[in-house]
Amino acid sequence: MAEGMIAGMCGSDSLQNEQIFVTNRSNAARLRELQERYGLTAISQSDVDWHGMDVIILAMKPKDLTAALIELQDKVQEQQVLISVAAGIQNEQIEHYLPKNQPVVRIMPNTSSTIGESATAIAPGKHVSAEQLNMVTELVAAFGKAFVIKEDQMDVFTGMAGSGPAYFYKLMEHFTETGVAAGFDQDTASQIGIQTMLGAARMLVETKEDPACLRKKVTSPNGTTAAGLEALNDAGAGEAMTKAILSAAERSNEISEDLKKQLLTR
Ligand SMILES: NC(=O)C1=CN([C@@H]2O[C@H](COP(=O)(O)OP(=O)(O)OC[C@H]3O[C@@H](n4cnc5c(N)ncnc54)[C@H](O)[C@@H]3O)[C@@H](O)[C@H]2O)C=CC1
Ligand SMILES: O=C(O)[C@@H]1CCC=N1
Repeated sequence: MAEGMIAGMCGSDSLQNEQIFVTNRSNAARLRELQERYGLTAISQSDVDWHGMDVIILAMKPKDLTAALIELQDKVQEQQVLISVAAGIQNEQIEHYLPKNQPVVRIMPNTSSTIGESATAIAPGKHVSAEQLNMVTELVAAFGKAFVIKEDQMDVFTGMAGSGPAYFYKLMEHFTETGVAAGFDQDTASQIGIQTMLGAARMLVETKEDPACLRKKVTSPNGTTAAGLEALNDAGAGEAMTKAILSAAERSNEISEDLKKQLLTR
């Protein structure tokens, strides 16, 4: 996810690549690779000048976040904004490990940030000023569309947009497999699927019509689409999408509940 955000930020005009510093725990080869690929500054953790950063983005797995916060506790500056991308970890849980009043913002990007097309949620913690929220919103807009939401909407946003690209990729896998089974070669079947999905998405963006209205325009009475939609309906496709979003949201909630239990048992 970190590289996805880096690629989006480096591809946008709103930031200079030299303004971006990247570090990791110990993988020097990976840092060299990122520096060469994006022209940013990649440095080992012991060499980071933490004081010089306006914003620190934490992009490790939820299970590694606590250790990282403990490491940062005595390095962060009062006005630095800490951004976490960790699914399921609440602002309050992050603030718990940091100096009093530290500004913390939780965001939920998706991997389409790589091409500047993420749908990213932003939920500010309680010590974030309006100016800091604006700054984070601008930063996030460098890799896609930003949505400032309430923190209690974060689990469902994660189910919709954080995990969302995977649902569409999964659908595309089935779409392509079906084309291949019917006789197209892999590449042709894949291109048919990509163009169909891209065209449908761009129709939504450019015509601004709602999906039900566009769907009806494709569907001739007693025609092919009606037969296809009936099969989708019979197979429970709509219900499956709702279940996918809600299951991912539930998992996001579980992650924060697990952390709460760990904190209580300490
Ligand atoms: N993969 C996705 O589509 C999305 C992921 N996220 C969130 O992004 C975070 C990262 O996910 P992925 O990129 O998929 O995982 P990943 O495992 O590919 O990357 C995490 C990286 O963090 C590094 N790391 C761990 N502790 C560190 C520390 N103390 N300092 C520096 N680096 C450290 C690990 O070595 C690893 O390279 C997770 O919290 C996840 O919930 C959020 C939105 C979408
Ligand atoms: O699967 C995950 O947990 C992460 C968070 C959202 C997308 N990927």
